[in-house]
Amino acid sequence: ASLQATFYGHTYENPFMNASGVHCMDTAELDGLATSAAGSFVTKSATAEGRDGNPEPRYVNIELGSINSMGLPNLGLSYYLDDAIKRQTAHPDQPFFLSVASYKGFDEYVANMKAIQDSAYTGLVELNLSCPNVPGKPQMAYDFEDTEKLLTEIFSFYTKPFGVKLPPYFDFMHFDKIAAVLNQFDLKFVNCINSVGNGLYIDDETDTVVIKPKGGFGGIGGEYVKPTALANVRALRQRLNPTIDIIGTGGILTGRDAYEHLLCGASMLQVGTQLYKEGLGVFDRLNTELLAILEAKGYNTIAEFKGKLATLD
Ligand SMILES: O=C(O)c1[nH]c(=O)[nH]c(=O)c1Cl
Repeated sequence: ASLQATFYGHTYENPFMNASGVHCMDTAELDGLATSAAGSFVTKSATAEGRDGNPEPRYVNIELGSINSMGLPNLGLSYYLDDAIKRQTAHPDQPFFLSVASYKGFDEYVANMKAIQDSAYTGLVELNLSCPNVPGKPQMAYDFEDTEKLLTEIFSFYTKPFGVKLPPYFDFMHFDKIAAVLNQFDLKFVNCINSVGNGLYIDDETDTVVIKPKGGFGGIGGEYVKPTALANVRALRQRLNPTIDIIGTGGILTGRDAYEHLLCGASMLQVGTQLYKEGLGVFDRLNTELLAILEAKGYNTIAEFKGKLATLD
């Protein structure tokens, strides 16, 4: 059996990648991903200017996952663009994803995409509409009108391939509304989900929160979020034009979790919390475990079961 994954015209050795934010802050970490068993990788979400981010502690691993309120620390868009251009020149056969966000909101999103459009970078961009951790800044993707306005503005000048990173939604009306917005545009993919925003974890010895920013509120990742992640992958797959691929992110600890995301319709798979906890070896283990599942079920390729979740009707 083969774990080959086709995504926007390229065949990756396997569907696994890091989730933006984990192991992707600088060139050294990206080189680590590029030489790991991951099929591809994505950079830390960039803002126009470099940012220190929120005060520490701001990321904590907990038994069933992680909580973070990093606050968009990054080296600035020009750093990642320079790295990306060098990388696409040195390894044209190994496409990757450049993640871009915004600290200041709508106008910075537009300016950042203009900078990428005007640059020599020709690869995929993951437009992060779902950072939950910038105090005072609402998540773009929870404002359906603003999201539509932003994508309309971007598509008026942007000609390179990109997709969007979405937060989790928890209501069928919201699945319908975000899909209705996204289906209007020539997006190459949608990545579901970002962390489940503004959770709270309490240390059982000190009766204290565990992260400093926002009084301890932070995005939740890991085992906690798999049911929500699977639901969002499935709901968006059912609603989006087939030309828009899905990246599944959230709660992937084992080959079985990866298999379930593929059953729901994901094409690529991102790993955040478990990569943080386990290191780059997580990709070797996930490939081995997922391959064993295909063999056990008699599948030769992912295409044979991708999106084929059964229901009880
Ligand atoms: O606090 C962060 O940097 C952060 N943390 C997240 O969990 N998701 C994001 O998209 C971002 Cl941008």
